[in-house]
Amino acid sequence: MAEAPPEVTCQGLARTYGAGPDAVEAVRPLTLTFAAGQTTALVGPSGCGKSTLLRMIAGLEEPSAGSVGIGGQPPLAVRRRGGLSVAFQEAALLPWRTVEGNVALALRLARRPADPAAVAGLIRLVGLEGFERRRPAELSGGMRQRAAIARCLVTAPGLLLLDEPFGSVDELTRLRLNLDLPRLWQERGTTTILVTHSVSEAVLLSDRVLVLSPRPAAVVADIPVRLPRPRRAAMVRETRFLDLVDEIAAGLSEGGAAADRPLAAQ
Ligand SMILES: Nc1ncnc2c1ncn2[C@@H]1O[C@H](COP(=O)(O)OP(=O)(O)OP(=O)(O)O)[C@@H](O)[C@H]1O
Repeated sequence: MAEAPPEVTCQGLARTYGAGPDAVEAVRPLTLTFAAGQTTALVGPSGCGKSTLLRMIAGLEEPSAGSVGIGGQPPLAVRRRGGLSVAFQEAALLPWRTVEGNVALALRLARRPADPAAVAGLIRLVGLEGFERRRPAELSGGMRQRAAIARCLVTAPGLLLLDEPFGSVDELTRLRLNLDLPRLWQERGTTTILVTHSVSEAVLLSDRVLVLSPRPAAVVADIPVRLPRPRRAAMVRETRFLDLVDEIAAGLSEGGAAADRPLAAQ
């Protein structure tokens, strides 16, 4: 059964790696709310702290300060009951399990009943029909990423966290996933937070785009995307789409100078 989408709150959330003169401030205290059922894209320069922020929301990284609330609950508790799913750049599939086995395992780990129809449906949706019984080593990087996305979605989590999930997927498949997957989130009303380096992908997928500054991550622009859904491939050529892309790109370039240095050097 699908979980109700939660509101996600970050209260004074910060993360510094290391200590003393070599300390690296990845995220400076951030207070943010992600509305229930909305898709928010995080864009920002490489190394600015996007993954760190996402990992703290997922409960995979301890904040140095502040807290995360997912429907008012701590991330770890939500993750343990399968209420949130995470897909990262490197698709961490179990190498000894088939595609089908990897997707089905997510249900077992969340203590949900087996659901072969849901597993088969998601494998079809991500375009891996015919590869159900293949193991990860027999798949391309992009296929592994798609299998990981199917695994994420099978528990119908209330919160979906995606870190460059389409990084190794070819352009055509990426566009198809960009159009098809949001329909699924939309039907279920999933709260989704995703990190992407592609500004047009951010616009195509999201209801809101947060532009982050160079490290330490701070929000420099908060841009609502009021394009109708479902989004269509032809939209990427429309003026209103291109205007949003320009606005985000301007936010990125106005974000300030790169700061990939230890704290002591700033
Ligand atoms: N485990 C760690 N130990 C020390 N420093 C870290 C660690 N993880 C990340 N950092 C540093 O924190 C900063 C932010 O990293 P993060 O991976 O969050 O950036 P990002 O915006 O996701 O980057 P990219 O877009 O390149 O994936 C970087 O300077 C990185 O070197």
